[in-house]
Amino acid sequence: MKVAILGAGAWGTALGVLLASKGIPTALLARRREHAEALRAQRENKDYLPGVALPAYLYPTHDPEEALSGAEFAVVALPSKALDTLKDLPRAPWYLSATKGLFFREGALLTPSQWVAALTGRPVAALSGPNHAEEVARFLPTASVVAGPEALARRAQEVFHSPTFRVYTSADLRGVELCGGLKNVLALAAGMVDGLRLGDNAKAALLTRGLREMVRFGTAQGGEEATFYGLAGLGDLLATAYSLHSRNRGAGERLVRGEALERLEDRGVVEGLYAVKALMAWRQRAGVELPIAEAVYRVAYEGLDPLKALSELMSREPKAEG
Ligand SMILES: NC(=O)c1ccc[n+]([C@@H]2O[C@H](COP(=O)([O-])OP(=O)(O)OC[C@H]3O[C@@H](n4cnc5c(N)ncnc54)[C@H](O)[C@@H]3O)[C@@H](O)[C@H]2O)c1
Ligand SMILES: O=P(O)(O)OC[C@H](O)CO
Repeated sequence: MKVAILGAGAWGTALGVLLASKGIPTALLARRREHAEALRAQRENKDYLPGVALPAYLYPTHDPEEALSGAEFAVVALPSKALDTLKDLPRAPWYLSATKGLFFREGALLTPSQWVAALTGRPVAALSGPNHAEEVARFLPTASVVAGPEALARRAQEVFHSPTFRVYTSADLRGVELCGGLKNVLALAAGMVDGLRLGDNAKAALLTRGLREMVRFGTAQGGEEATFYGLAGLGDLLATAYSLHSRNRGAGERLVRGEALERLEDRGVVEGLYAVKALMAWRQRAGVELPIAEAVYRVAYEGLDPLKALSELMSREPKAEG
């Protein structure tokens, strides 16, 4: 068997390292010819995942035909903003989305697997959890969830499960993917708390109320409550909001320290910046409350002073905790 990984950024490369180290022939599709050539020549992804050796079974290419030909399935490890490129690629029999994002399309809030299914017309499952590429690729232990149609989730579990990457299955595809989109917005907020040096109490309070926001919103959107307390939910929220690796947390910190919005992606994609836009567009239609996400949006896109955003959150009507 063979697997194709679409996207040679940090996450696509780490997943490729994981599979190839199990002896699974894995193609890694890079966007640019020069990048694929550099990966093959150097056996390292110096641009996106430096310091990790690429195993022999990992084959970087920029040729979509070559990557997808004979693949049992394709792993989508593209940033959400690049998913539309899938419609120009040859089709895989089915897809495993490793992208974490949210989309507002034609009046609906869509998850990456929904958008991949719309673009390709093929069945799609999703992989999500507390999984920083820098650690997964160095075989530090973690766990993850594959959600979706049972046969696909079981197969992905079998293919990815390893002594350092423990994979669970879930039938709650919507919930698992909402977790991945929402936690990035909260990680931006957590980074803002770090940047303002508001302290451990403030960060814990923010994340606890943020988790409540995820649960309330996510269950109203069709996710199951238990999913939000699982690996893709609380697990990934903690991993992202406390990590020095996280581009989302780091972007929040850099933003409140005065760095320009346009520069925040120079260390890799910051999905929360796109997810929060989709949430705000959707919220205007649905009329739901998302106070923390709204504060993140206003600080990032409307220049609201982050301390003013904080004081607005703190001065909301006092109420019971639930
Ligand atoms: N990095 C992680 O630890 C991690 C872990 C889990 C999930 N994810 C998710 O995986 C997805 C990819 O993240 P990443 O960390 O690999 O990103 P990255 O910033 O490291 O790399 C992005 C990759 O996408 C390519 N790309 C950018 N724009 C493109 C376009 N228009 N068309 C085609 N390719 C394009 C870049 O060339 C690069 O190879 C995101 O949704 C992210 O949330 C990342
Ligand atoms: O670097 P970030 O903020 O995109 O987070 C990466 C992963 O989603 C962590 O699980």
